[in-house]
Amino acid sequence: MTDLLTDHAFQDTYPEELSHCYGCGSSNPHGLHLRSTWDGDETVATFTPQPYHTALPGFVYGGLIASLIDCHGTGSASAAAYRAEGRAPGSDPALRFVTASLHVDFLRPTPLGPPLTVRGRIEEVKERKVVVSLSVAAGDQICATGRVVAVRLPASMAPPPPA
Ligand SMILES: CCCCCCCCCC(=O)SCCNC(=O)CCNC(=O)[C@H](O)C(C)(C)COP(=O)(O)OP(=O)(O)OC[C@H]1O[C@@H](n2cnc3c(N)ncnc32)[C@H](O)[C@@H]1OP(=O)(O)O
Repeated sequence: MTDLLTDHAFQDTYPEELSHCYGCGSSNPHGLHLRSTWDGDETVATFTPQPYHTALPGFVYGGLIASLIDCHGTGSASAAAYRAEGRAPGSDPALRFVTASLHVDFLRPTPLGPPLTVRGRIEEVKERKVVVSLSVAAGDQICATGRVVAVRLPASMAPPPPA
C-alpha cells in the first residue's frame, strides 16, 4: 500500500545538506542508502546486507542492524510528524528529527544473505518528539526489535543552508 501524500521514500525528501547520513543519505557514497516508505499505518524499508556486514560467518553484524533501526526510526519520525499535520513529507516548514535514544534487542541470530525487512510502528507523536517501535525480520522471522526516541533537529546540529 502506498501513502496518498507521497510515492517517494522519506529520505528522498531530505534536502542536499541533510543527505550525507551514513545510514540513509543519498549523497554518502559509503553509506547504506536506506529508503523508507509508508505501508498503511506502518513504515517499511528493506536492506540486503553484504558479505562485509558480517559479525560471525553467516550472521549479520549487530551494529548494522542498529543502524537500520536508527535511520528507519528517524525517517519514520519525520514522516509521522508530517502525517500528523496532514502535510506532504519534505514540505516547508521542514520537520527533521535526530536520534535521542536508540534501543535494540537482538532476539535471534540474523542470517546473512536474505533481504531484511525493517518495520516501524508510530507510538507517540508530539511537537518535538516522536517515538517509534521497530522490528527487523529475515523472511517471517523477527530477528531484532528496537525503539527510537526521535527529537526535532537542534539548531546546534543543523547545517547552514546552501549559499
Ligand atoms: C535531520 C534529518 C536528516 C538527517 C537524518 C539523520 C538521521 C540519523 C540518525 C542519527 O544518527 S542522528 C545522530 C545521533 N544523535 C545525536 O547526535 C543527537 C545528540 N543529542 C542532542 O542533540 C539532544 O540531546 C537532543 C536534540 C536529542 C535532545 O535534546 P533537547 O534538549 O532538545 O531535548 P529535551 O530535553 O527538550 O527533550 C525533548 C523530549 O525528548 C525526550 N528525550 C530527550 N533525550 C532523550 C533520551 N536520551 N531518551 C529518551 N527521551 C529523550 C525528553 O524526555 C522530552 O520528551 P517529552 O517532550 O515527552 O518531555
